[in-house]
Amino acid sequence: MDERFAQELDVAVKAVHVACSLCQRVQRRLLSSAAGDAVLSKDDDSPVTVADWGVQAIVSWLLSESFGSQNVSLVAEEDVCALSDPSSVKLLSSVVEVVNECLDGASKLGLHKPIKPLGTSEVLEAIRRCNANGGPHGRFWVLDPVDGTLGFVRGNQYAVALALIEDGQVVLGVLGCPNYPLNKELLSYHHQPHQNQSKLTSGSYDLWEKGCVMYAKRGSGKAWMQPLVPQDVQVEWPYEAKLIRVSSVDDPAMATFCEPVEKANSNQTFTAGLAHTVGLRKQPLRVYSMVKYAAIARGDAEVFMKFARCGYKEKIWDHAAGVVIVQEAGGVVTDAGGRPLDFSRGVFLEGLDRGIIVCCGSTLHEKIVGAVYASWDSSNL
Ligand SMILES: Nc1ncnc2c1ncn2[C@@H]1O[C@H](COP(=O)(O)OS(=O)(=O)O)[C@@H](OP(=O)(O)O)[C@H]1O
Ligand SMILES: [Mg+2]
Ligand SMILES: [Mg+2]
Ligand SMILES: [Mg+2]
Repeated sequence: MDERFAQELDVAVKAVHVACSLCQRVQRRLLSSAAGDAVLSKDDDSPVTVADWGVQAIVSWLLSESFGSQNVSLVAEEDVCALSDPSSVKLLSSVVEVVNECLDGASKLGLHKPIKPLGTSEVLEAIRRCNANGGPHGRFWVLDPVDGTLGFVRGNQYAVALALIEDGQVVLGVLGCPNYPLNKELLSYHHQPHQNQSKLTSGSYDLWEKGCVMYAKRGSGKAWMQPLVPQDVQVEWPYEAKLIRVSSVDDPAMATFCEPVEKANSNQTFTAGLAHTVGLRKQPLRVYSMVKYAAIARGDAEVFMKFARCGYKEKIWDHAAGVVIVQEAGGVVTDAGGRPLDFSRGVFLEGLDRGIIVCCGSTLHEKIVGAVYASWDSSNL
């Protein structure tokens, strides 16, 4: 058995479980009270929350504790600017509080926990440390603490995404999807998963009903899924996991394609044209976040397409974990020109040709790449 990255994968999976529990706590508070101050707008008008900073702090701290901070290089989405502003004292204390609450539970997974609660400066330092630039050489971690923050604040789908890159290749991917329903019919953004959350506290719910962590190691040919570790319950590790596999559907008429919910994030008119050209007949499944990659890896959908507006540069943390999980589950991920995504050129997916196409297999993939080729000139992207 290939033991490379075994320890890294073990720590990464556990850290994502802890991160998911943090998100669940924050999302519950956000949806149950008038915690309006818990959501801020960034310069590009996108939202950022206590959970985004909290997860970044927790994952950064856990990786540093496990491997030594001098050995951990991390590229992540959030910075501390807004958080260190004097006007953000309350926000910062909410982050520190939830980080400590959740780190307290880390020991039940066999992870280190702090001897005493982390102080404000330690939390800020953990967030600040995630400022590596990536690149073609050596190893670095990539973290999207909350992907689909918009879905998160709306009580819908979101993901925690952690990947390890070595010499430009994604070697590990871990995707925590706390609201992923077992029943795929509930995946669409029209459903409001939080409405069922009373079940989470009843103690008698089926662990597999909602929420999972998926993970894969490059070259293993396997991708795995496990239910979220329930809060306040001691679990045995290794924890139960199921193999997941992409769908075997290759007939476009039987296939479901997913895409971002927000029109601003992907050209839905163009994807509708592509769908029509290749014979994808079903309604698109619009889902927030990298849960779209999870849906392909798990066989709940066959195609994911994203065509961002011209000039937008995709970031590596929005894709790294999802790409390796889909590939190891048997799927294909390329840009719209059919080339692999390049994770070796810094924080952006430089050189990306137009858009991203993720498919359960090569038959559908070839049809879609062919359709992009045929219809690009007539589109107005
Ligand atoms: N203008 C524009 N175009 C394309 N993509 C953008 C754009 N702005 C942001 N982003 C990134 O999209 C991430 C969310 O993507 P989704 O696929 O979840 O989109 S959607 O929320 O379902 O519409 C989102 O990730 P998070 O910030 O982690 O939520 C962004 O990194
Ligand atoms: Mg993101
Ligand atoms: Mg994010
Ligand atoms: Mg964001």
